[in-house]
Amino acid sequence: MDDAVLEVENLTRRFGPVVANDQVSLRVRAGDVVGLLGHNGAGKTTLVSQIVGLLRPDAGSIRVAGADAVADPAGARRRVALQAQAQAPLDGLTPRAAIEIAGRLRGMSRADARAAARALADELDIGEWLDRRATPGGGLSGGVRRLTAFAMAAVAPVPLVVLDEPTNDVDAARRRRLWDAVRRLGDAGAGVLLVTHNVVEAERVVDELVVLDRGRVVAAGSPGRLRGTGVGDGPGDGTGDGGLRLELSLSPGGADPSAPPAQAPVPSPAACGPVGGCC
Ligand SMILES: Nc1ncnc2c1ncn2[C@@H]1O[C@H](COP(=O)(O)OP(=O)(O)OP(=O)(O)O)[C@@H](O)[C@H]1O
Repeated sequence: MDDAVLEVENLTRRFGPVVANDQVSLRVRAGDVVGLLGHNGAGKTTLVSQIVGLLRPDAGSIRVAGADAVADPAGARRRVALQAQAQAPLDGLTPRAAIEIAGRLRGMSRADARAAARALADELDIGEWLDRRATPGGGLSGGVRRLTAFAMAAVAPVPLVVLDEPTNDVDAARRRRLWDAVRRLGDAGAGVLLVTHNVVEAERVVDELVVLDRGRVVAAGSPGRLRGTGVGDGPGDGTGDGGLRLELSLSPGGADPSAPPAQAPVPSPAACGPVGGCC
């Protein structure tokens, strides 16, 4: 596919006896937001780590905007911005400095990085903390640290943006702003791979969903295509289960095409918190 900014083919990664990624294939095209869903331990972060060249696969291939992420991980890293699941080490920095440094490291001019940091702070509503210094164990809340890390990933244009649980610790109002910003990145032409447990909220901004289960892709397609035709189609459907149900009828490169269609609740209602969804 010509406009693919991420092409993962038959990726396999083991940790001893654990097959964390089992022949995973997926694509992200320029302008698309692809949500990567899956239970704890499904293999999402393992996949992300290989895409950004932090972990070598046992088998399979990864291309990031044309660069071979296995043979040339440094080349792939130049084409991708990552918001890691772990909190960014901000201690000693203000959000403004951290975002501007991230922009400068991506080749932005000082003036452009400064303007982009201000615009992102406004977009995410973190302006009141923009000049507050993060200190070990204090200074900035977990949510503001998370939003700052998102802004660091989003500040400069790159072909691929990978976001690993960007809404952790973020309040409901700022989550809405964050989702809008994720959509804006896609609309501006980036491919976005979005790892999230917050499937109900994320559904609003994703073009495609890919579902991992014990290292394997078990569903892939648009939310509309994956949504079951019966009850439980998401929030506000009156069934009270609050979860997107996915019809496991898959595209090529996804799950075993010989498997019979089945409905899988994602998330399991018991695992959901009071706000948003999870999986
Ligand atoms: N460094 C490691 N050493 C051994 N096992 C690992 C390592 N990293 C991951 N695993 C295992 O690989 C599997 C996939 O883990 P991974 O962190 O990729 O899952 P995940 O989908 O990101 O989970 P979560 O939603 O909890 O973040 C798990 O069984 C995990 O225990």
